[in-house]
Amino acid sequence: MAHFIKNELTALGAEIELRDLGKQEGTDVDLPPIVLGRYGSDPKKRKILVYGHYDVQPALVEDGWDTEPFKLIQKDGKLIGRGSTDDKGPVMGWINCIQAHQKAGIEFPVNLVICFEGMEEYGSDGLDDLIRTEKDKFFKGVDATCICDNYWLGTSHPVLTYGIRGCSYYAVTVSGPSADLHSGIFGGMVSEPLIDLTHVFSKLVSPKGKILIPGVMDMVVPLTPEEEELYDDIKYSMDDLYAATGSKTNLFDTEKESLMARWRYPTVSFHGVEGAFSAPGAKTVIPAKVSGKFSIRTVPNITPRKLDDCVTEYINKVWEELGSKNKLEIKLLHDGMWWLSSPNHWNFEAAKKATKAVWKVDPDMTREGGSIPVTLTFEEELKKNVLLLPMGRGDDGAHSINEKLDLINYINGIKTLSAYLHYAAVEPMA
Ligand SMILES: C[C@H](N)C(=O)N[C@@H](Cc1c[nH]cn1)C(=O)O
Ligand SMILES: [Zn+2]
Ligand SMILES: [Zn+2]
Repeated sequence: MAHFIKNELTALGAEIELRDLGKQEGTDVDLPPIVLGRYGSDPKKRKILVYGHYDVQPALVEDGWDTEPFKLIQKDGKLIGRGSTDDKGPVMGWINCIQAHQKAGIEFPVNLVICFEGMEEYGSDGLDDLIRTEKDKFFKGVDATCICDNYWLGTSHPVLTYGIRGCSYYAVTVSGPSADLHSGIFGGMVSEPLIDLTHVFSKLVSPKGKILIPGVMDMVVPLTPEEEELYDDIKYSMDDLYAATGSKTNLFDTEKESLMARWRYPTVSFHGVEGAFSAPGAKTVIPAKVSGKFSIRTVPNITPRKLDDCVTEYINKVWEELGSKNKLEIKLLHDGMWWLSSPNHWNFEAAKKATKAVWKVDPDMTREGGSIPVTLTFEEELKKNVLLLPMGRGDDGAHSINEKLDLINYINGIKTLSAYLHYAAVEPMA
């Protein structure tokens, strides 16, 4: 993907370099390179930094896809395939902006600074360091940043986003016997790692979503009446949630509570268990070692290190109380910070005008429940405003099966990104 993007952009006249990041920590695996680029160097024009990622979540046909996930298809007005909305589609969108200007013979309105990474879905390994090293070199003089890597809330109304949650991802490993055992022979005679792990997991969060880890909720900033009011005007209905999840499995009955749970409160999610029997059939095995993966989406003012302390201390206490002779290990796999800004900035004004020009409606101002670890780093290091300008819809199935991007969102998305650059070129900075 990095080489593909480099070739596409180079053919359009951009100056591109692939920045090597070395090995992934603790492994012998090469990190995917960061694509850094520049398109235009007119000192009279503003410098706009655009960020996206070319890595994607894993996908297998066996997960339930109707088509081969890594072969993009176009059907019924949708582009279907892994990465269509998250985030290969939007990355292509930026490239298409340049192409469209060239084909139409329209001068490009800004100097574009490009940063496309390949580790976003694993906590943006290596990118924070690169931004810190390059803030006064490659990123020098950037006037504002635009990230196209999240989604509308629903399916019909465009949004601009001024906040995201962070994500701390943990693995809890329980190990005991030196190899998997026959459950008929040894069941009842030994402590089973998967039973212990299930016990620990059951103590982290209630089925209604209440976080049971002491100290986590204490770090959450209290809701003010002013903030609560902001939820009243958001165009989102429970039907949007039912449609996007294909179910009525909602934890809350109102839009406001549901959005607050997604935007301003932390959540614990369980992702899977490595080492457990998961194939079809009925294998009578006692797995010898299991790793349960869970993550906590974080919000203001949760700090990752304090969260790690709360998680570790609590799980160790639960483990001690259990009195198992198995071994337990807790590991943080990766983390990324939450980000909360204000949409009162010329960068957002430019995006509002662009959205109105293309979609003929004013965008809603939203926060995002997902995470883009590098957002805060760009804002803090470059000291310039960051805007999240999404292309896809809330029902695109990002991270799920049959991920799609509606063709109209792709085409109008390219127009919106282009129009944004034109407005960003001239919007008063005051
Ligand atoms: C919102 C963005 N497109 C996204 O999907 N981000 C991922 C990033 C992440 C963080 N930890 C692991 N992956 C997400 O929110 O899950
Ligand atoms: Zn993603
Ligand atoms: Zn993404």
